Amino acid sequence: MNVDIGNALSSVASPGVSRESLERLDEQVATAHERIETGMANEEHGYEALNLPERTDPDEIRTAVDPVIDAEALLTIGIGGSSLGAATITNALESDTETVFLDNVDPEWVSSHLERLPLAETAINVVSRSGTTAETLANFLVVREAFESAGVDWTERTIVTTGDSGPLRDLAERHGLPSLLVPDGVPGRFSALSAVGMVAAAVCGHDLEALLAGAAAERETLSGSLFDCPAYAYGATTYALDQRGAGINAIMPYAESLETSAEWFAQLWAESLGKDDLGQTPVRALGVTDQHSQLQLYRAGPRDKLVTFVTTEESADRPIPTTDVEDLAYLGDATLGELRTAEFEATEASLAATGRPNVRVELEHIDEYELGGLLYGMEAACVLAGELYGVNTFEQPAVEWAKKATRGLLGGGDFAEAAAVAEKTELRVER
Ligand SMILES: O=P(O)(O)OC[C@H]1O[C@](O)(CO)[C@@H](O)[C@@H]1O
Repeated sequence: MNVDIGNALSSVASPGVSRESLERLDEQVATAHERIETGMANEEHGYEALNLPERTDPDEIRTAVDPVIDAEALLTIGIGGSSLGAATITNALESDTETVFLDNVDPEWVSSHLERLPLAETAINVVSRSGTTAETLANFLVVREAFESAGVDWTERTIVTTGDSGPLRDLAERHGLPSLLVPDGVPGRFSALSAVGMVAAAVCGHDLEALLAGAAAERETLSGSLFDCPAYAYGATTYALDQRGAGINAIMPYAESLETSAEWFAQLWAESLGKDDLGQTPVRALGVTDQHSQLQLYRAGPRDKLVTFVTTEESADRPIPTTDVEDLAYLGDATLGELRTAEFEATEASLAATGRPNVRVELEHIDEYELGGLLYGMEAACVLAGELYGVNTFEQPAVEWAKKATRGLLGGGDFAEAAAVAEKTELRVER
């Protein structure tokens, strides 16, 4: 990926940053880079994620999915980091395999998929690092039962990716299911380039080697200066803008197929950096659609935002037919792609004209190689930003608390935590 921070630079308007202040910040980037390299070399928790391009074995993943490689549909059951990386990849790329991601526990929505899908031709991809997440396990139990009711042997159609112990691992062993390991030291939101994100990609027939090669190329750019490294340029600039008041980061890909990448990014940024009263709030937007819903605020609202555009060169385009309506003549001879590009450039310029910082993340096209680079680059940017904020990027205690309390409220976990939640929500909890 390439990163253009030009429109974030401004010595006058806040929250812009000046080149001089970024040059000063570069000393901290060099120190942070050393810390990151040490963490990677020592395979420390979290930093290990940046070693995935060398660690992930595509053959192992392909072997595990082989029994279901002809599936017409793939039902991935997981949530957060156990779903969004896979969804980012498979929603961005074309495949003959239909993909459905069951993350939410919405009974109507889950039922509608189970009633519609050809279960005998559907594969199940269950993913949970901890193997204990209530939403994932509950959805899996519901799916399993639906397969049984339809007379389909779910054990023949299920692949499990989880840690080396826990309820999901036990279940996989009990039923002899093909299973893969979530690598040690890799938090869920940083695991897209492991089996967590790549099982779905493999079932859909995507090029796993190219995904890893794109990530490896991005890894090669990591260096001690933000001016030489696109990922660090992004991480350092967003951090510097936050220090100058841009507490909100609206990420806006300009391609329908990249919409999920904004969801993935939002978890990465929020769960990694949102701690110790610090962090930057990610907001998901989609170009050009959200020009007509959010741009007014971005251009004229509070000066507390930065906009991250994610752009890509056109691959397939479509001409706009000419018409004899005079007012529409300007569209004649243009293509939908050209219109989109013009809209993006106009939006970028309109923000810049009012001193609203924006950063452009550029992909050459949408393919496995570029996606691997985007996922790795944003992860590295996030790790760098975490070092600059001085937070523990790789933990998520606030979410874990709620997870345990949910279990407690259902009678399956820590009562004290459940009781504390109950007090706030006026729910009754009984031992
Ligand atoms: O992979 P697991 O353990 O099911 O967790 C799913 C998600 O839940 C969280 O732990 C908290 O929401 C995320 O960090 C993680 O991506």
